[in-house]
Amino acid sequence: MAVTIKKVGVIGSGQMGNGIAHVAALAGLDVVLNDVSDERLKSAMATINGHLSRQVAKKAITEDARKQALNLITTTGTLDGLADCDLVIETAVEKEEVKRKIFHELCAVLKPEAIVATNSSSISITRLAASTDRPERFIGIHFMNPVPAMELVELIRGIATDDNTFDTAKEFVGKLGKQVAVSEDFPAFIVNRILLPMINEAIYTLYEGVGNVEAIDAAMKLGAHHPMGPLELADFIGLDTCLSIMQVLHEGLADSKYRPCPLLVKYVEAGWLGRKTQRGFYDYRGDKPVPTR
Ligand SMILES: CC(=O)CC(=O)SCCNC(=O)CCNC(=O)[C@H](O)C(C)(C)COP(=O)(O)OP(=O)(O)OC[C@H]1O[C@@H](n2cnc3c(N)ncnc32)[C@H](O)[C@@H]1OP(=O)(O)O
Ligand SMILES: NC(=O)C1=CN([C@@H]2O[C@H](COP(=O)(O)OP(=O)(O)OC[C@H]3O[C@@H](n4cnc5c(N)ncnc54)[C@H](OP(=O)(O)O)[C@@H]3O)[C@@H](O)[C@H]2O)C=CC1
Repeated sequence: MAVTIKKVGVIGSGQMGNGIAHVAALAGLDVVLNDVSDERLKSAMATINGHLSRQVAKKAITEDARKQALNLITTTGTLDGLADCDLVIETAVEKEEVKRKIFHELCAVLKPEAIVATNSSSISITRLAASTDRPERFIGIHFMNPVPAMELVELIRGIATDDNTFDTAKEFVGKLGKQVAVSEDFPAFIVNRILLPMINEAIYTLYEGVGNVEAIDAAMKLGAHHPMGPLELADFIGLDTCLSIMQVLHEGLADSKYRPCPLLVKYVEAGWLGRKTQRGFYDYRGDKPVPTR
């Protein structure tokens, strides 16, 4: 039987954490947003307010709804601040060791009946669940970016996830106005199993000189009606996240067709992670994005 979620914790206030806090608060839930630095949390609240204000300007929500949503979000620099949440969704970086450490520390303070979820893009839910004290109350709730605009959320059960946890997560996603797609616990689940090899192939297309950044993105936008070109989308997702997902696919499925493109590795090594660092396949430091190749 599903349990009604009233208070949600969100760990990590990057683009996904902000988006999840935004939609959960708009749905009337209490939200506690956690990150490692106060600076991060301040800038997250400003970003969420900016996105809510944009929705007001577009008449998608009312000014009252914006204010109410902001009032429902509090921030905390420590995991203790999440102790009484009914559901905690982890949205820190796509690094297994970081996530495992967070779960270990979180479970020590979190009430025993609470559900723990990860927004991981690719990592085994069963393996992450095994690093908690509650594998039966652990689940993958995978939102898409940008969260306020995308309709889909993937739900992924680990081997031990119980029906109660699954039903509660499903009801929670429904309350946010999103649709569920259920995926088995395979590397990168459904969306990224299909999307990321396409992005990786676009980077190989650039690496091999088949086309430049502009040509590749224009080709897929105008020739296949994708809303963003694959390189623009890679910058939007974050090149570190794209590389981590390709590494999980490559290692998890042991097939050379998932080999991350060396050019993707090089961009990440340079710290050119896309929009979040102002540089990736495009340079975002000027008035409009300029291709870097
Ligand atoms: C990596 C993973 O693990 C999984 C993933 O998420 S893969 C990535 C999946 N996402 C995609 O493929 C996104 C592809 N791009 C798109 O669909 C579109 O370009 C887009 C929705 C991002 C923007 O569309 P658009 O028509 O150019 O923009 P616009 O009309 O301004 O915005 C549409 C809505 O998106 C919202 N939006 C746009 N960018 C946003 C952002 N960065 N953050 C929050 N909301 C945003 C707008 O507020 C608007 O919301 P309302 O409908 O409530 O008004
Ligand atoms: N980007 C995307 O399109 C999507 C990403 N995801 C997944 O969501 C997760 C987050 O991605 P995204 O939001 O893009 O990443 P970002 O890099 O934008 O944000 C990650 C945030 O987590 C913070 N963080 C790092 N370590 C900790 C910690 N120990 N405790 C609390 N916060 C921490 C980071 O702080 P700092 O920067 O200071 O280290 C940063 O603010 C990843 O697992 C990713 O795979 C899922 C769907 C789509």
